[in-house]
Amino acid sequence: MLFKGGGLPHESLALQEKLFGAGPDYNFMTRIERFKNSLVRVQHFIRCCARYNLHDHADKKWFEGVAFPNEVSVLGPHSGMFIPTLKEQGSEEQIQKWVPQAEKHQIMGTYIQTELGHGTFVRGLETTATYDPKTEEFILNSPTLTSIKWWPGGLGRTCNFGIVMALLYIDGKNYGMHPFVVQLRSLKTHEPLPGLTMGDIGPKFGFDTVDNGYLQFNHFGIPRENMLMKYCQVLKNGTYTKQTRNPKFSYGAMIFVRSMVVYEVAGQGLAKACTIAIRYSAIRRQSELKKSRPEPQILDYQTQQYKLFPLLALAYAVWFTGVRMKEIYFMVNNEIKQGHTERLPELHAISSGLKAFTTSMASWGIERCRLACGGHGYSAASGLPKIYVNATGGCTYEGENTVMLLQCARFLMNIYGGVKNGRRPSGSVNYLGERISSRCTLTSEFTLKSLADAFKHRAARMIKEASERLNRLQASGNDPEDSWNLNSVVLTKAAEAHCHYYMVLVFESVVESVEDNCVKDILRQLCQLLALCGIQENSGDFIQDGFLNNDQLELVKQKQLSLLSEIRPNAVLLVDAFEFHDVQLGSILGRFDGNVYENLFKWAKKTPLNKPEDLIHRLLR
Ligand SMILES: CC/C=C\C/C=C\C/C=C\C/C=C\C/C=C\C/C=C\C=C\C(=O)SCCNC(=O)CCNC(=O)[C@H](O)C(C)(C)COP(=O)(O)OP(=O)(O)OC[C@H]1O[C@@H](n2cnc3c(N)ncnc32)[C@H](O)[C@@H]1OP(=O)(O)O
Ligand SMILES: Cc1cc2nc3c(=O)[nH]c(=O)nc-3n(C[C@H](O)[C@H](O)[C@H](O)COP(=O)(O)OP(=O)(O)OC[C@H]3O[C@@H](n4cnc5c(N)ncnc54)[C@H](O)[C@@H]3O)c2cc1C
Repeated sequence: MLFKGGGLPHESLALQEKLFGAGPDYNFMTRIERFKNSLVRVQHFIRCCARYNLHDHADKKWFEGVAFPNEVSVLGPHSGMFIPTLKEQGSEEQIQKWVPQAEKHQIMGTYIQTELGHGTFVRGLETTATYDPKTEEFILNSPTLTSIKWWPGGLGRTCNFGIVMALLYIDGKNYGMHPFVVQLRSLKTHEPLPGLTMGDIGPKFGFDTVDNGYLQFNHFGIPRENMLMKYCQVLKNGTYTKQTRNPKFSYGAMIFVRSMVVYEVAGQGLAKACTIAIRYSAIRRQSELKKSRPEPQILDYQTQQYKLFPLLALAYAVWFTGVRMKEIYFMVNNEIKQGHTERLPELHAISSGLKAFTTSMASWGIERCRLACGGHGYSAASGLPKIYVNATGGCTYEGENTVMLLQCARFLMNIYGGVKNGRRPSGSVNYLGERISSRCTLTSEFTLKSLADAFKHRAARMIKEASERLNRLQASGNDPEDSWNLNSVVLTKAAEAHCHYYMVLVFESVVESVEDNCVKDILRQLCQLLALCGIQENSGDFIQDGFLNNDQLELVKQKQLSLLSEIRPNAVLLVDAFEFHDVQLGSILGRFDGNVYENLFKWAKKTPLNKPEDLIHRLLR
């Protein structure tokens, strides 16, 4: 109940749908079969939404978790980017026109921004939308090879609509990036409309169930009314008007998905991997601890605990941080809707930073879980490869992680500069205005407050140093841009330290809010382990300025090891508490009933390579 909240009824409804749990094994399908199978489930999901009256985004998400386990479907970009962008950036008329059709899936859309030559550098995108007042149309064009749109999910074969980000030109003047609603395919024949060259970009590392696509515009006209006009308008005669607004509003869809990815991708992905690896480690017996005694569960080896329990603690931390990130997103977005945009920079910074920090940590953690499962972890039957390839995409999409950390660092530098000039910071950066103790107060009690304070000190110091180094680089004659680049490794580390502190702080606040003493104690242990591992892994950051001394570091190491034994009796319960159904895990190693070996054998017998096949037989005969 700590995790699921109101989600359970929808999950059990979804689990009753035979089409979701059963069917061919994903691992035995070709890419085309995976894609087709996903489309069948998409259609069934849409029928279920109508049948069960699922309208609320959160309700649908619970349902999707069962319908599309550990994968993204073409509904992802549709419901996660196309509809939110229409709602956030469309005028009332535009919302009325397109949102109901999109919500009923009468039209299917995607978010078309990235190009062959540019993804990160949005201002460098080349697609043009030139207004022609005679026809009252925008003419979309791909002037170069590098301007071909590349990557949008669902563009290859599925979507008949998209929001295209393009440079607006009126009368030869460039007005910058704007969003346009574009019909891509005929609603009758599903063929691409004349003037568009489109298709799938080919096999990828993961995302087999999504047709990421390409799109080239050849002077393709769309009505004037198709530019999303909540914040800027182009009148019939070509006059451009805009409300006083932050030009970064048109990046809103990215902020939304980044904010969601922390929980949906990093939190869920790592929690599933930990569930699999910890359950399996309780089933797997190997070697001897003591002569002539039964082989122990591998979870009893301290080294196995040292691999997995810090990841378990991290999974809890990322999960809680993801929930907090969602809350912050909706809170600040509501403020923005009321015209209060003051917290947009902070929202951008924290969502960019946490998206990068948590997806990188989760991606690394999922791979460690796989390694901890030995040989069977390498089998697709473990479910871990699928979880990994889909989760690790989160390090790249919605802003490449290094670039996102640098965006977060940019905000931190602005805030720190402001503090130097007497401004008081607030929200997630209020600590930059505090006087921070220069000596660590950690004692063998390891209170959560003292641990969080250690991370606070580290973040504040690293931000200060990054800022001072930037100033020194400039003072020694480098221009601001070169100074930034020459300082960028230090800047990303400062951003990571900020996000790390934020995550520890969120975990601490969750522990403090728990009323049940038993649950509180167990969560406190996990929170301590998370923080202690963070200190040990980054010990240089904590001792560099004499904040932490050698004795304290030794205490950290001792406590970390004793926590492993303390957590051991509850480890399986702690992953069971995530309440993933077997269908959602897609793993033989992580089965709830623990019946691993029998099912591995059954599964191997079903693999297509064991079926009679003429060519293989002839080649081997
Ligand atoms: C898909 C959804 C699925 C389910 C539905 C439900 C919910 C979602 C749930 C979960 C998601 C789950 C799965 C996802 C599944 C699949 C993925 C699907 C889709 C993927 C889509 C994409 O990848 S879309 C393309 C994404 N592209 C990017 O992210 C590009 C990254 N680049 C940029 O954002 C920018 O170019 C930049 C920020 C790097 C630089 O911008 P630039 O204009 O050059 O700005 P600067 O000059 O650097 O800075 C100027 C100032 O503006 C500030 N700034 C920058 N960006 C923003 C912003 N977004 N908001 C506010 N402010 C911003 C910047 O900090 C500077 O401020 P100063 O004050 O310092 O001047
Ligand atoms: C699975 C998946 C789904 C996607 N879905 C969509 C979609 O639906 N719609 C869409 O429009 N796009 C989509 N994309 C594209 C995605 O948003 C971009 O790939 C992403 O934003 C990264 O941009 P890039 O590919 O240009 O990377 P690049 O910017 O080329 O990154 C390459 C390297 O350059 C470095 N780098 C780049 N700029 C800087 C800088 N300023 N400072 C320091 N280092 C830098 C990066 O850190 C990285 O190491 C998807 C991508 C993937 C993988």
